[in-house]
Amino acid sequence: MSEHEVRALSPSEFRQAHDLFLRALHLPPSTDERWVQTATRFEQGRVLGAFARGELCGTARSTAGSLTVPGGETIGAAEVTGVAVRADRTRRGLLTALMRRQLHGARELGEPVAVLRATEAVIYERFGYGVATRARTVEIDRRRTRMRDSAPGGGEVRMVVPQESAELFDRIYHRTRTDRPGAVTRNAAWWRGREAVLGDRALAVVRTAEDGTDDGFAVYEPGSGDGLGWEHQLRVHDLRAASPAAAADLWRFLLGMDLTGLVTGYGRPLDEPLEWWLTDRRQCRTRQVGDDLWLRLIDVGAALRARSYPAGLSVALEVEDAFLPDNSGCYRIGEHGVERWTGPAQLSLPVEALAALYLGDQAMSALAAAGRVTVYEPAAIPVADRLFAAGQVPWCGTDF
Ligand SMILES: CC(=O)SCCNC(=O)CCNC(=O)[C@H](O)C(C)(C)COP(=O)(O)OP(=O)(O)OC[C@H]1O[C@@H](n2cnc3c(N)ncnc32)[C@H](O)[C@@H]1OP(=O)(O)O
Repeated sequence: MSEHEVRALSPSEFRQAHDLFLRALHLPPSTDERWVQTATRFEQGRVLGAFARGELCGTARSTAGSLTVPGGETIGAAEVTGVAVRADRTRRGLLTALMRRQLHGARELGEPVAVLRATEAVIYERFGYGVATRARTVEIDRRRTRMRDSAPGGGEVRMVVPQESAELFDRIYHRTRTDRPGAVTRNAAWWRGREAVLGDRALAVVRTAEDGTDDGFAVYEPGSGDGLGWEHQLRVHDLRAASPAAAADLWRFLLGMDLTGLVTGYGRPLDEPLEWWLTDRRQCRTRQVGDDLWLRLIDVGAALRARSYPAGLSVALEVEDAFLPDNSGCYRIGEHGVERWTGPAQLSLPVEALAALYLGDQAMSALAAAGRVTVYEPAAIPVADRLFAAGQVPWCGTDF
């Protein structure tokens, strides 16, 4: 370990770090044109490099973001991305050194949490991250079903040019992001980056409510069909709506598209009522339910204080945090606040399991059944179930 040095990179080193990341994902280095777009997402002081014998061998970066928590508040979040170690230098502790430096840096900046999207599920738990939201991939055979007449709707859907609509999408996104826990920041650099990834293959629509407010959008891409005719598949990359009626109108548009067979929606919220909207619910197939957002509580006390809790309940919870040991200890959590607690703990769990509870994705009883909780007082489990319940299914649905 002593031969590793981790430091913040200077802007002249950002492209090398990005190419190292692309290489680790088995992708070619960025072109000059692509780099111009990508560079805007590199924030000075937040791009780290790990050096071995003076050579850049690993990198991790973050952007100053935010996370919507139960109760609708948004809190500061380090949005972590670009994590990679050169293939000839893996399993020597470089990532561990980068993660340590990154989490301490975020704590110094007063960010109570860090979030990321993981390439592999085996990497981040050891650093205290847990799966805080999940999402599903759905596939609908539109030739065999349609939206029921009883599904909500009533708005207008119009096509827009995606490359010219980032500001409009952004306004709509901000209107929707406090509706449920788990949403993160999409800043101007994020929207530009998304345009760059999709290029001119992307198409988009905006939905306007009866009162004239734009309250939903979808970005989609026609893919190739089976090669035998004109029929194509439709990939829905992003669909955000401020109400069920807005979401239903957007899906009605997508499922009504001529010359289309399968319509696939990626990273959709688990409670989106597609099956209820369709005349044949079996034509909506869940292809995958997977982890969506990984969350790390960096300052456990501050993070717990930031979300809301239902009235009349409290639990004494012991948290174990081997990577950031200051967090370890007992917390009494209830509607009146969160305090360090010197009395006995009722339940004990590792910080990565607390991340799964924090936005309401998992219940304490489920984690206890999974063996992730030490139970000193069984009666505290149903209380904790109600205390952490968020009222809505959390969802992120944003790649960063
Ligand atoms: C948010 C994002 O950017 S997600 C992108 C993540 N990056 C990638 O997937 C790119 C390809 N992979 C890589 O670049 C590297 O393998 C990394 C960054 C995932 C890991 O870097 P390393 O320097 O090898 O990690 P490090 O040596 O610190 O490993 C720490 C521990 O995690 C384990 N570990 C790390 N990565 C993996 C993995 N992919 N699979 C299994 N175990 C792993 C190590 O075995 C080690 O375990 P130990 O402490 O019991 O010995």
